[in-house]
Amino acid sequence: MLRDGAMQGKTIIVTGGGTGLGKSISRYLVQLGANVTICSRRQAVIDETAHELMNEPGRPVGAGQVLAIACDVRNPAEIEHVISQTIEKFGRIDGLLNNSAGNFISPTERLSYKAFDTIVDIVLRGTYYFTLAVGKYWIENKIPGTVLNISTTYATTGSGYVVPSAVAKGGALIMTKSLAAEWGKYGIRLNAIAPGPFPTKGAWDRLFPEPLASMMDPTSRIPLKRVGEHGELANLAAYLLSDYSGYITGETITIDGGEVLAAGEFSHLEQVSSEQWDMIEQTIKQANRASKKEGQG
Ligand SMILES: CCCCCCC/C=C/C(=O)SCCNC(=O)CCNC(=O)[C@H](O)C(C)(C)COP(=O)(O)OP(=O)(O)OC[C@H]1O[C@@H](n2cnc3c(N)ncnc32)[C@H](O)[C@@H]1OP(=O)(O)O
Ligand SMILES: NC(=O)C1=CN([C@@H]2O[C@H](COP(=O)(O)OP(=O)(O)OC[C@H]3O[C@@H](n4cnc5c(N)ncnc54)[C@H](OP(=O)(O)O)[C@@H]3O)[C@@H](O)[C@H]2O)C=CC1
Repeated sequence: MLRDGAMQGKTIIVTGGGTGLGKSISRYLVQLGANVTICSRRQAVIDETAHELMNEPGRPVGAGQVLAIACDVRNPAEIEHVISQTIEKFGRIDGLLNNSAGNFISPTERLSYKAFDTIVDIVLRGTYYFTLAVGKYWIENKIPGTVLNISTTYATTGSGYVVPSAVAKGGALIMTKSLAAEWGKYGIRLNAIAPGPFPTKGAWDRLFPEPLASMMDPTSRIPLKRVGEHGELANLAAYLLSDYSGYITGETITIDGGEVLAAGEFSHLEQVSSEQWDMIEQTIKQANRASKKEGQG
């Protein structure tokens, strides 16, 4: 979507950049010329991704560099290490993509206290820790940085069976708005993306294990009748991390093929045939006529 070189001179940190959506967004940012630090717990995974992104066939002239540094986002010391290594290698940091997450599907009453803590610590605490650390660096160095948080649509609607994730993503979303209000005076912007279903191994293994996968078709509730493509999300993420979105802050953009609209009470009537609609129309018109007559009488 953005022109070649649109992110040249920018350095972005992507948490969870070794797999799934974080990897796809990192690939696009690098193609657009950004230097990208990818981090997550498994060094071997991020090393492999960094190697792949640096050696892609058709890598554009002017594509950015990739640095891979292991980091558990629950650990402030490891976050500070990522920040100092990134500054040492690339000279500065312009953007932070909080994309790391943990999740699993389960009835809430089956969860232990630790299960809740595990998810909330990664998603909410990790997002806050990283944002705070990078934000302090930006304020101290007068850099107008940009944070983009990967949320979910159920962060605002709520959802059963993923309660720790919903609670944590909801908290991160309100942090996005709150800090956008507070840090706007430093030129720091914070936004979020709420994706619907985008196939990744990480999400599908934990949210659609068998027999759920055979029981559920994730596309059936989606007005556009398909799942998302990684390129569609990467386009939006790059835009929100770029200067082109310079007057947008505190905003959450939903990208879900219209899935959240399923809440509309009458949105699921595709199964009603044309003949049935004829019948329904006649019935309603008959009822209208009857009530008019009653009014006259
Ligand atoms: C319609 C389609 C919509 C699709 C999109 C919806 C939105 C998607 C949002 C996402 O976030 S997808 C991202 C998915 N990716 C990941 O989760 C990757 C990272 N995850 C992990 O590394 C692990 O899953 C984890 C979150 C760290 C948990 O791993 P693990 O089980 O190894 O951790 P432990 O420390 O051993 O366990 C902690 C605690 O949690 C309990 N637990 C784990 N799994 C379950 C489960 N399925 N059901 C109930 N409880 C579970 C586990 O028993 C531990 O508790 P204790 O037993 O020790 O008390
Ligand atoms: N796929 C989808 O349909 C949707 C995804 N999302 C969101 O998109 C984002 C990416 O998810 P997706 O690509 O699908 O799944 P992945 O499992 O591929 O991504 C999760 C990433 O988080 C990293 N991670 C987990 N725990 C930690 C930790 N403690 N510290 C640092 N990194 C950690 C993982 O790496 P490692 O294990 O090496 O630490 C992994 O790279 C998440 O925020 C998710 O909630 C939202 C809605 C829909």
